[in-house]
Amino acid sequence: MSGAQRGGTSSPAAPGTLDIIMARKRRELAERPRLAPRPRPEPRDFTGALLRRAAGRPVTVIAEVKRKSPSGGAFPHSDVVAVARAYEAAGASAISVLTDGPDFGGALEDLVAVRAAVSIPVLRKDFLVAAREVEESALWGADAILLIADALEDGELREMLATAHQVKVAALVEAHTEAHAERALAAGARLVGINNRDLATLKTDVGTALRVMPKLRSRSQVLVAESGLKSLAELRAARDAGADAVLVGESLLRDADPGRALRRLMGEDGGSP
Ligand SMILES: O=C(O)c1ccccc1NCC(=O)[C@H](O)[C@H](O)COP(=O)(O)O
Repeated sequence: MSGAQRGGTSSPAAPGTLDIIMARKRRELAERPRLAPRPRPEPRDFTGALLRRAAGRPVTVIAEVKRKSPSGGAFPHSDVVAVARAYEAAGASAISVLTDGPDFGGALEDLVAVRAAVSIPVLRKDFLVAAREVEESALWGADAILLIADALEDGELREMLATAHQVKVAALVEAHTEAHAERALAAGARLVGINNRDLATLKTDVGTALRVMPKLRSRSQVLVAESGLKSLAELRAARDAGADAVLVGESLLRDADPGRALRRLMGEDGGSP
């Protein structure tokens, strides 16, 4: 789905960052053979983990590991396994692992290593474009995958969701706008993420999820507010707008101690939930 289609006009639009990444992903997939099968570890319950909120915390947290990002540049922690362990010790409910190499410095091997190092569910965060990658993600140990509604056609979304269901991997379907979130629900998504970051322009507005989530609450099993979250007040606002969980990376990864940063974010300083 191109930038022009996203804008709903017929005039040509310059491709945004997401369009450029998705075009690269489609090329890479067309050029590589199917990954060799491997024994799959027993899946962990991603949905259940996001819905089991500890007393005193406003929401559950999916804490993200990545070495760099297009909007944030390089992060000061290259050992993603050590960071994931620190997140788990601090009370993260799940870990999001960026497996894209060129833009995020990740690899599928990071997913395997992180999953072996923690006992909570692991989300494969990448820019998946085909059902075959959903199967591969499951074999490489993903308990959940991310699908980006803004970048996938309805048919692709449906097929990838059906495959996720078949191979028993949870699918978090992300959207930036209400219209794409409605497409996600119509395609059968039960776990919906609202990304505060516009992946075309990389502008982030933490009010985005607050505006969109109340319209989806009654029809989503799990609602996740994503990107740009930095404070306990923002987590409380996300909860009040209907979020079960938040997905947080950069504000934790900028801290010298990402585990401590996560505790602070969740209000482990004695504040009320
Ligand atoms: O973050 C980017 O620069 C980016 C660019 C292009 C596509 C996706 C991108 N990020 C994905 C995400 O939205 C975040 O990794 C995730 O939601 C965590 O956000 P943050 O807490 O702001 O690191």
